[in-house]
Amino acid sequence: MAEPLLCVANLVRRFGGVVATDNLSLEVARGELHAIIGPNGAGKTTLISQLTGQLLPNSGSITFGGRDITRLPAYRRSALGLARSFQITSLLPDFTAADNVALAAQAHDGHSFYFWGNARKEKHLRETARAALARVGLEHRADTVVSKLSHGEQRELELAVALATKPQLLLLDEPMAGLGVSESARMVELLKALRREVTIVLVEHDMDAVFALADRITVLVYGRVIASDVPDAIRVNDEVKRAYLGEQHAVTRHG
Ligand SMILES: Nc1ncnc2c1ncn2[C@@H]1O[C@H](COP(=O)(O)OP(=O)(O)OP(=O)(O)O)[C@@H](O)[C@H]1O
Repeated sequence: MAEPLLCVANLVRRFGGVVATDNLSLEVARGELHAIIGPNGAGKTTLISQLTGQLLPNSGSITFGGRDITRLPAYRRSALGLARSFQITSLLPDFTAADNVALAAQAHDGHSFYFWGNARKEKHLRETARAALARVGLEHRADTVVSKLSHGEQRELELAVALATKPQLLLLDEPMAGLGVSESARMVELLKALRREVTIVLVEHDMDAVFALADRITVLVYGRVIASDVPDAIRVNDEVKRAYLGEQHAVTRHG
């Protein structure tokens, strides 16, 4: 089997007496969309924060592209091709959609905001921004300021901002949160297209979206992996059904 893009081994993270990540091991293959699900407080966001470097584990290791990144600061991980979107991204509300993406591309190139005046005119940044906006279907909103975009469009823009850094692995933390039915459907279609281009780890409570998108699903409960398998196996896994996919979480089948 090819070497996984991401390998998490025996990761532990405690907050006082709470073990938010409990000896967690996980592999993400190149090209897959790997969903992470679990009840509130299962440790999903804590795991993502350790993958990006916002939070350091107490023990265990994280390997990305064959390299041990466990103690690497967030900006170095970003330079290696790890990008996070949602829940933490702050768009600049008075800037246009294109400016927001160009800024992200510029920051990733290693320049400071100080040079933004020049960067705004820089052709390759403009082109990177246009290309990223086109990938999320927002090219027609390039010159619109963020505060005038709908909530769903802002979510799509956040995705474009992450894509502008040309990630190898995209970490998405609840991209459907707060979206209406039609906006969610658009986001699912968008992620279906993107998954062909970039490896994705998706944390999401919307089970319809998860089962429509995932190649594999890892289920966390109290910081522990209780199952990691293809969607059809997760759907019928008794422990998963007991712990999470109970009656209140009706799981529908998507073609
Ligand atoms: N900064 C923190 N300080 C103390 N405890 C924390 C902190 N962050 C998370 N926790 C605890 O760690 C556990 C896991 O939380 P986490 O937010 O990672 O879960 P989650 O699966 O993302 O939940 P949700 O689905 O509600 O977003 C919870 O018990 C939470 O209270």
